[in-house]
Amino acid sequence: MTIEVDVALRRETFSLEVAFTADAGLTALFGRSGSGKTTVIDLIAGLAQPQRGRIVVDGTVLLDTEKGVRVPVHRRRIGCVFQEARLLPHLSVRQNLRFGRLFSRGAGGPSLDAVADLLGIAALLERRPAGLSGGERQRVAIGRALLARPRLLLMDEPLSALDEARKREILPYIERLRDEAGLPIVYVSHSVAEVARLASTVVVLDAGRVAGQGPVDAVLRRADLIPDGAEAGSVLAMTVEGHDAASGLTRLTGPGEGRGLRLDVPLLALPPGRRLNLRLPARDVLLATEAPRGLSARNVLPGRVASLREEGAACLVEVACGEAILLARLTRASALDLGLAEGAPVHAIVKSVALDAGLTPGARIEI
Ligand SMILES: Nc1ncnc2c1ncn2[C@@H]1O[C@H](COP(=O)(O)OP(=O)(O)OP(=O)(O)O)[C@@H](O)[C@H]1O
Repeated sequence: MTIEVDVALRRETFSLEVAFTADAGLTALFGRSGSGKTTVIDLIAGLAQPQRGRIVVDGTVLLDTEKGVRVPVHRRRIGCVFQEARLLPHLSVRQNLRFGRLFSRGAGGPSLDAVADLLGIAALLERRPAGLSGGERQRVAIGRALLARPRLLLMDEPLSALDEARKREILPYIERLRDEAGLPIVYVSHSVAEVARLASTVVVLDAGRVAGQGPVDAVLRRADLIPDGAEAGSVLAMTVEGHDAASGLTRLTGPGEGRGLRLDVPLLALPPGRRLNLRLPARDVLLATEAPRGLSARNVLPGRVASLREEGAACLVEVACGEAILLARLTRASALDLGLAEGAPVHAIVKSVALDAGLTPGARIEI
């Protein structure tokens, strides 16, 4: 299940030239306002036409300007979810969902009940949109898109109109969709927190061009790719191993088998086995050349310096801890004092992590 996009479009004041490929999972189109994210979504959906382009989804060519192929919007079988749910107000939730079904051709695809279960809206089926919360409405909109049996789901800032509580409520459903629905998702966002939590692959857009692309952990470690104001850090795919209620800690493991990374964090209300992306902001990782003693931080991870990069007065150090790579931001003076060099053994001390559970910028848990 792959997506190939290679499009060029010129408008009077804006030109866009974007090429990327994405596998199954969630691909985030990330970038500051005006970088061209929505334009790319419109081009994939067929709502805008490029001067040149080729778009292939799961082996089906939707656009190939050289060969004169332009599959019209209604034939592309692409589901769209926007900032606003855009439900039909006079219909019940069930009727709104059935409305999605009208656009699916042929049999097959998930049943209405299966989709309602996946999105936690089974209890809402007889209600009208006006009586639902913003998060509930958005889940119905996702369900309606899924019932049209799309080969690809496009989501354009689906959380940006929701308050923090509603975002928290809907995120686990988007994660389930990513992990269980088996269809690729292209997701527009300008929030690092959202991208860190949800994306498998990230395509960073800047002024209509691809500034960088790759797996979420590799992209979010690059300070040069992150829009102003946000900070670089590592993203670790962790799994809840278990809880120790007595000491008030949850043990997380991964990535990598056996001798992989282990982190203790304050108790999380998540079941063992649950996967989550943990973001470690670079400035909350300290480095020591010897194993520190008498320290309050619980998480001291042995590793090796994988790379060093100077950035103004700061030095960004990548540390390989097993299969994971942590990013630490030090002053250049500290990096010199420690005599850091590629390959040197170090201990990474993790002071806090951003769980991005509620996506509140800067929300951290001290560990
Ligand atoms: N229909 C249009 N006609 C002319 N210019 C447009 C049109 N739609 C968008 N633009 C311009 O194209 C550029 C990219 O816009 P686009 O909406 O794709 O950016 P974006 O990254 O999605 O921004 P945001 O995060 O603010 O939604 C902007 O400069 C915008 O003003």
